Amino acid sequence: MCSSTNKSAATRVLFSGTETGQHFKIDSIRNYGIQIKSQKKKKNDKHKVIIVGLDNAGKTTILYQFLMNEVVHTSPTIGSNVEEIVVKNTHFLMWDIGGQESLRSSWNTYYSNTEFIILVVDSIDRERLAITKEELYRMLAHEDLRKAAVLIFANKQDMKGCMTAAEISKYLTLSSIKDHPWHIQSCCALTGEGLCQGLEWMTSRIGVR
Ligand SMILES: Nc1nc2c(ncn2[C@@H]2O[C@H](COP(=O)(O)OP(=O)(O)OP(=O)(O)O)[C@@H](O)[C@H]2O)c(=O)[nH]1
Ligand SMILES: [Mg+2]
Repeated sequence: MCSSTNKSAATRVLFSGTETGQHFKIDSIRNYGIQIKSQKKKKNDKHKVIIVGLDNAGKTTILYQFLMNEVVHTSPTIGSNVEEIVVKNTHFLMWDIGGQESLRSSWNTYYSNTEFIILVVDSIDRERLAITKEELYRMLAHEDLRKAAVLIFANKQDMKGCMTAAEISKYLTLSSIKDHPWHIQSCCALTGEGLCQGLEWMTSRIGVR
């Protein structure tokens, strides 16, 4: 998915601080077990990421696209999935958390030491964008997420009539967020389109603060 260096100019402007034309690759501990084993990262060398968003947004689909470059069959997540994703020697420990209403009150049990929040939005689900907004601002106000950077994926861009990333950004009033670095990226988890750009933004943030 991310091994290609052929990014269009239009795509390049969506993220900042990353070199264009550089070889970009995602490995997974499953696919490259031996290589990773020899590198044996300490827990502290891994960057903790939480993947949140309402149920059916596509969080689990995104996690396994990152890991395997494949669309997996999902069912609603009860609790969480955790996987290690390696991007250009940067190790991310990604927690995909179930988004059903009854589970949202326990999202905060995952917050400590989180460096990145990936908020996944179902771009066709206009009715529930207000709930996503509430959840976003609740998270940003939480002490444990004070230092976290936020990547918003405007997912399901393949759906006819979906909201664009710009519309979602406006609705979520992202430009008002001054105390967390943020970035919005349109994507389609089924094809993988846009996912690499999101990861590149995350890697570009490492070491910035
Ligand atoms: N059309 C389309 N469908 C998608 C896309 N991403 C995910 N889906 C579908 O959306 C449904 C829900 O995806 P999940 O990844 O299970 O959603 P989730 O956010 O993990 O949901 P919870 O675990 O309940 O919080 C599945 O049928 C996916 O195949 C996308 O980009 N486009
Ligand atoms: Mg899920």
